[in-house]
Amino acid sequence: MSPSPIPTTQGGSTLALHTMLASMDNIFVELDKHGQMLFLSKVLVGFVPSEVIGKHFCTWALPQYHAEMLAALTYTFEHAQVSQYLARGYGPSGSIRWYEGRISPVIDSGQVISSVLLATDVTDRIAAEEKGRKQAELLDLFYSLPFIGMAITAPDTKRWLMVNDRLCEILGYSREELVEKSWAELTHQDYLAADIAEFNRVVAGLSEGYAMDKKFIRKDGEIVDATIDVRCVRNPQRTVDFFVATVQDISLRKSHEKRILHLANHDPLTSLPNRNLMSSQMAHDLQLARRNNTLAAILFIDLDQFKPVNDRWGHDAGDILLQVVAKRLQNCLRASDMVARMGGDEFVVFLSPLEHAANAVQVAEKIRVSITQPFDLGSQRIAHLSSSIGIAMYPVHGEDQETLLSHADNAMYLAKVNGRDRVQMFSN
Ligand SMILES: Nc1nc2c(ncn2[C@@H]2O[C@H](COP(=O)(O)OP(=O)(O)OP(=O)(O)O)[C@@H](O)[C@H]2O)c(=O)[nH]1
Repeated sequence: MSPSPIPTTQGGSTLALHTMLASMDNIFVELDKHGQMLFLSKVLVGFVPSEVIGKHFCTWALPQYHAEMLAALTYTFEHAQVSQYLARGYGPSGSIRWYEGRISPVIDSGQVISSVLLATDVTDRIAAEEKGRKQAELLDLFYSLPFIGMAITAPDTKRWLMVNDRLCEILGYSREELVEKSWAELTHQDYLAADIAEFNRVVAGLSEGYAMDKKFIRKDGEIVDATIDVRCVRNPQRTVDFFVATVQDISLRKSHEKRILHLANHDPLTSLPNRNLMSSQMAHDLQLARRNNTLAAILFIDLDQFKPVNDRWGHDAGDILLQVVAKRLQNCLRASDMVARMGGDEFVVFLSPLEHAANAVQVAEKIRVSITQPFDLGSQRIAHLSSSIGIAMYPVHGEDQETLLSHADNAMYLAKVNGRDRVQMFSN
């Protein structure tokens, strides 16, 4: 079958038009209403024209697309309108390619007499779209990870450009609210300078990212402990296009750490600092006293006749009494002083700084008197106790804590020997 003429514009020639069509990347095909090819703008690789003309236009498409292609053709003939389809078919050298077909009606005297199919090889476009879709899906998947907050932020404004649900949950904001804010706005004051310094190093090209523990302020005003890992995405000019950050809520870990630290440094019964904490605090305060040339005092306190409380009412009653003693001791002190439970019914008070040695005796007396007040242990159990208190002064009785503690202990022992319920200053 010979190619049928395509209507030409005025002044053009059919030959020129055919040459023009053949020179284009797209393939133009004239089809009759059954889908038979009447004209082809260029010969498909591997075929001679006589093999192609007169064949059905679905011949080069995979069978699963035939119905859609025929429906498009029928539509164009029945409605005299353009139709489109997308199908996979055989391309040059037998490879399978994607083709987008656009079928336009050829109208003469109001009748659709044939149609022109413009077939465009869209394989590369579809592959690019598919790649983009897969990347978007992966990004979505990545963003929906339930455990890690994620964000993309801007290098100039520090604004959150993209945030995932988990980050919204960590910070207590909706996605819409969060993208209106910058990470700097939500960073706790104490961590802002360090975070911005690291951020500026990346912007200046001195590093590619950083990780740090910091605190954010949630929408409800609560502080949230977080660990962040920030990486940058640079453009070919090496300036930063974006920052990518992961944010993990470590509040639970921090509170466990705090609890463990508290347990390591405090007496579980009274919650007072234990020997460990007292020792490090005392080392620090003695250093200060040395530098500032001030006085300090250690009071060693041991309850008198505590054992009979346990013996009479049981260990639990003794525990209650020790807790009350802890409260009374705290009430006798200033904020800068410290009291620790050394074990059993022994407590140590560290007073620093002190103006006069007499102040240490005054505090010790106050403590002694407070312990002589009756202890209401519940269930009509009222205990009456006293205490023996030894005092050692820094620097006259010793310059290091071991010596001072030992001297205060000796003075306390002397108070016991001398009849209990008394304050005894260490003396050489
Ligand atoms: N309830 C209770 N008792 C404790 C605890 N730790 C130690 N004790 C008891 O406290 C008592 C301390 O002994 P002592 O200091 O010799 O007893 P005391 O009767 O005060 O003797 P003096 O100091 O000589 O007056 C012992 O009976 C211990 O079993 C505790 O955590 N809870």
